[in-house]
Amino acid sequence: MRSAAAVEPATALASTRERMVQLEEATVRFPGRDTAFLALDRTSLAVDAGDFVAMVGPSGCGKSTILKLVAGLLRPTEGQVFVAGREVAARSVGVGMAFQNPTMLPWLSIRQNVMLPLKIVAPYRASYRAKKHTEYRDRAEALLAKVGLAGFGDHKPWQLSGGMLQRANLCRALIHEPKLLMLDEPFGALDQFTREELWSILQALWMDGRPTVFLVTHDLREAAFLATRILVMSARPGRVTEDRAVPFARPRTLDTTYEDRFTALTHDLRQLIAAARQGEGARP
Ligand SMILES: Nc1ncnc2c1ncn2[C@@H]1O[C@H](COP(=O)(O)OP(=O)(O)OP(=O)(O)O)[C@@H](O)[C@H]1O
Repeated sequence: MRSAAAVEPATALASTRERMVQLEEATVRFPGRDTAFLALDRTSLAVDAGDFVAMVGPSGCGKSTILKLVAGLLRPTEGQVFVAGREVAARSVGVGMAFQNPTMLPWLSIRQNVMLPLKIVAPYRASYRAKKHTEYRDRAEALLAKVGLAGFGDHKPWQLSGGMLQRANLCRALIHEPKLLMLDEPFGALDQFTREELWSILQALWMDGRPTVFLVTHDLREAAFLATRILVMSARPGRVTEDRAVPFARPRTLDTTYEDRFTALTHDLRQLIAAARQGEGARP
């Protein structure tokens, strides 16, 4: 794991790191009954490898739509989306995903659920049969131990609490060491204490492997705790109206969240989103 001092703020590294994600004037229209529904309007953004980006904004502004564009689940109606320098449809970068509801397969053990991406994703799937009882099992156990689930690998999903399931969900999203991790309100259904525990766990996992992370959240403290950059979006049709670097040293702790500069940041974000909800956002 990197030491706190080794993790520089996003701005200091920006010039030396590979560009991982780029949206160029990406527009998304969904077919409507009479006219097309404009969900995302000419959105451009660039994210460097290893950034932890949080996206915040009013409900329905297009945050999940951006996630789906980057993950290749959706194509832009206009504009382009690049991942690791290639247009998304042609990309070969591994993507990990976690959503609000950890959809574990109930008939499989937690370990088998965590190992699923290894069974499905190239290049692991070619060697899955040979390694599932040795190397891959060890890898799953090591990850489960990191998130505090040592000894729970043989349990079935229904035997775990919501917070434990979300820990296992993070393991499953990371088991194949993806370069990109897409998180759509992963802790939204959890109580505040469990959520805060998971912030620290996710921070440690990110500092370990340093994937590029996109996190969609409505929790501004969560965004400020975890992210290196926070993108604020306008009300629908969404555009990025604010791009804030978050320079707090790592590892951040709950004490960080009581510092003046932390509360000042979350207060600023709240005001920006309130203005966007009233249609008074800082749109260019
Ligand atoms: N497949 C679809 N067909 C039609 N409209 C859609 C589709 N997917 C999303 N939308 C609409 O596009 C807009 C943006 O949706 P998106 O899910 O990206 O918003 P969001 O910012 O993530 O919202 P929330 O914060 O409430 O989760 C919304 O108005 C949504 O209803």
